[in-house]
Amino acid sequence: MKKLRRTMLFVPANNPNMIMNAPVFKPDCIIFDLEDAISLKEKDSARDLLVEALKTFEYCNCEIFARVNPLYTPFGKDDVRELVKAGLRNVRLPMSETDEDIKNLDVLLTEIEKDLGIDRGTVKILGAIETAKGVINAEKIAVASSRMLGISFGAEDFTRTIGSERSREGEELFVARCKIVLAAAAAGIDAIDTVYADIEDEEGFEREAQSARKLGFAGKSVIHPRQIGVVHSIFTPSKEEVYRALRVISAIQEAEAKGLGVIALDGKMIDGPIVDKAERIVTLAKGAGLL
Ligand SMILES: CC(C)(COP(=O)(O)OP(=O)(O)OC[C@H]1O[C@@H](n2cnc3c(N)ncnc32)[C@H](O)[C@@H]1OP(=O)(O)O)[C@@H](O)C(=O)NCCC(=O)NCCSC(=O)C[C@@](O)(CC(=O)O)C(=O)O
Ligand SMILES: [Mg+2]
Repeated sequence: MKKLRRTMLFVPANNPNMIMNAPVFKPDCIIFDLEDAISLKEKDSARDLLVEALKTFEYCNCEIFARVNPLYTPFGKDDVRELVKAGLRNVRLPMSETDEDIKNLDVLLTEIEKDLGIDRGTVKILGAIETAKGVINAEKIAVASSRMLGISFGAEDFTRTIGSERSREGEELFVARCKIVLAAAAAGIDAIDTVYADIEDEEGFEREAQSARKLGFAGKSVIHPRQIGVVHSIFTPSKEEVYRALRVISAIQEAEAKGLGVIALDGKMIDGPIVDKAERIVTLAKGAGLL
């Protein structure tokens, strides 16, 4: 069954309380962060804490990621090595700017998998695109390795690299968002939208999440438990959508039995792409436990 990645909750890896409590809030995914949420002084101790947490806790219903430091920093390679040894199976690579960045991680993972005696390709990659160069190269990044399960957008760093400020309306992000969604869709992987830093601005957050779903993102990175419910309700098909999708599928099955490929349902045309979209709604509904 398709894994739902509606929410990816960032959890600073130096915070034992948050590390322990994160699954209680039921995000689809948790990203333990060793990059920007961790100061230089704490990079090693946060990694040690996360290694212990991965060995100790069962995060049964959440997909676990770690955002490691970029491989060109003094911490990145050790982050990957130690965490994979401790059981990590999904690496979020920040500052993915070129296909080379992904390929370098792929090579390192292959080495580690060999050392650990686990199958090549076990560890997956989510490439975080958060610079102008990364956005330009999104298509190549998305297909740089068979390990790719998705690409994500990081708007705070992105606006820094284009010399802009992040606005509430987000016009400055529109082109990058579209490019990331297209690159992911063409590669057959998930696109994950960026975080919204103002945890008090519920209205702005909801509007941004709505817009991300419309653009084609599979989900959104979040920084606070309060943001999870909002994203889940937006990225989970409504009862009406599911009901309509089931009717579309049933109507086309009846039509096909009569040798028809296109029909009308409630005055609207139903053909191949519309059926595919209905099937996607049903898949999402099943993933969310609605069916
Ligand atoms: C913002 C704040 C400090 C507020 O904390 P506060 O404690 O004031 O919040 P409160 O409301 O008091 O919390 C109530 C209760 O919830 C618990 N609780 C809160 N947050 C929780 C959580 N995340 N996980 C589990 N538990 C949590 C808390 O422990 C408390 O539990 P308890 O004490 O038991 O009652 C906190 O949320 C937080 O640290 N967030 C994550 C920040 C982070 O990781 N940033 C880096 C990633 S973005 C980035 O880097 C940009 C990017 O790279 C993005 C890209 O690439 O995508 C780009 O470029 O755009
Ligand atoms: Mg960033």
